[in-house]
Amino acid sequence: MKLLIKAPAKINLSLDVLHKRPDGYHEVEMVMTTIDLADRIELSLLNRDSIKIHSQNRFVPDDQRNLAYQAALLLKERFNVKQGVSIAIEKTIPVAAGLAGGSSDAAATLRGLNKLWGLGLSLDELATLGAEIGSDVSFCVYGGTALATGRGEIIKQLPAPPTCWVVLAKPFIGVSTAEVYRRLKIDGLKHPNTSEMIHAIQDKDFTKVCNNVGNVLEEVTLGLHPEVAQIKDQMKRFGADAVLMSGSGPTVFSLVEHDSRMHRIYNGLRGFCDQVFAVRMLGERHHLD
Ligand SMILES: C[C@](O)(CO)[C@H](O)COP(=O)(O)OP(=O)(O)OC[C@H]1O[C@@H](n2ccc(N)nc2=O)[C@H](O)[C@@H]1O
Ligand SMILES: Nc1ncnc2c1ncn2[C@@H]1O[C@H](COP(=O)(O)OP(=O)(O)OP(=O)(O)O)[C@@H](O)[C@H]1O
Repeated sequence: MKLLIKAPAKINLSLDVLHKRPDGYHEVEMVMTTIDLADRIELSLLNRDSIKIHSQNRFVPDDQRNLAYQAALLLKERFNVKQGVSIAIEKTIPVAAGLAGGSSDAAATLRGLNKLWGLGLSLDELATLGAEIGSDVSFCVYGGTALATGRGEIIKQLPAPPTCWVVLAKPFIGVSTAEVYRRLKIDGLKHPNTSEMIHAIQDKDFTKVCNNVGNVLEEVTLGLHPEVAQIKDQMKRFGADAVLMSGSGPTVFSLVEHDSRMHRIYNGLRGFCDQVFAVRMLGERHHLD
């Protein structure tokens, strides 16, 4: 039996860090939304009791380091599943880019194997399991738009943001999330206004969404990689309505209302960056599977 599932990327419309916790993680407040840029995961049940990963992308590990492998192993061990699975990952989401590619692959594997292995788990149960794999996995289990708190695993659903284009540009570098959090200086942070962002989304007020984007990790990654600031400047010059780094970076996205400006930014950044995409937000949860 086979199942093909979409694993969409996320962007952080806002990302705030409140404090560092005794367990070493940071307490966060993030508004996240899924975008129409997705990996494709093909799950095929195996007769032998093993987990196999296949990916053409040389940056994606094909062993237990792969988050999709960890998702399958978690379900197998927790629910005593004796059947094996082959997981083929067709990668579109840039790797180590701040777009939760690995987390979304893990979440899609949880959703898919729940069906294939007939486990009957709810999305809430899958999200709780996902938190054991990584902080972004719970959000990716649901998709759509949400406020994520705790270390990222406490999810409160939000309505879809106002319609616009998202132009993403990834420079020729990868970023370690752990290193960015390690270098973050909590004192003196310029905090985004999370509740204003939530109101802007609820009111479907595009201008207000643009005025409230903010990410406290941006300054750290910008300090490490000046090319991220250059991309931000270029997007602004080409007429983006809002520009922000996603997650721990290095991908920068712009929100754009008008098609002509979307084309200008997309064409202006191509050639200058490793990868550039122009996509829509998915907004709602029901776009998954
Ligand atoms: C930057 C974001 O992508 C924003 O969506 C997430 O906060 C990171 O999510 P993630 O990649 O799933 O993160 P994890 O795999 O759980 O953690 C990677 C490392 O980032 C740091 N980390 C992560 C999340 C968090 N709230 N506080 C942290 O300090 C920890 O050092 C951890 O060892
Ligand atoms: N399925 C996967 N796809 C991509 N990378 C994976 C996967 N599983 C494990 N990894 C490892 O995870 C690292 C981070 O990759 P990923 O693309 O998930 O980062 P990210 O987009 O920055 O994540 P986040 O936004 O959640 O911090 C990679 O360098 C890679 O070694």
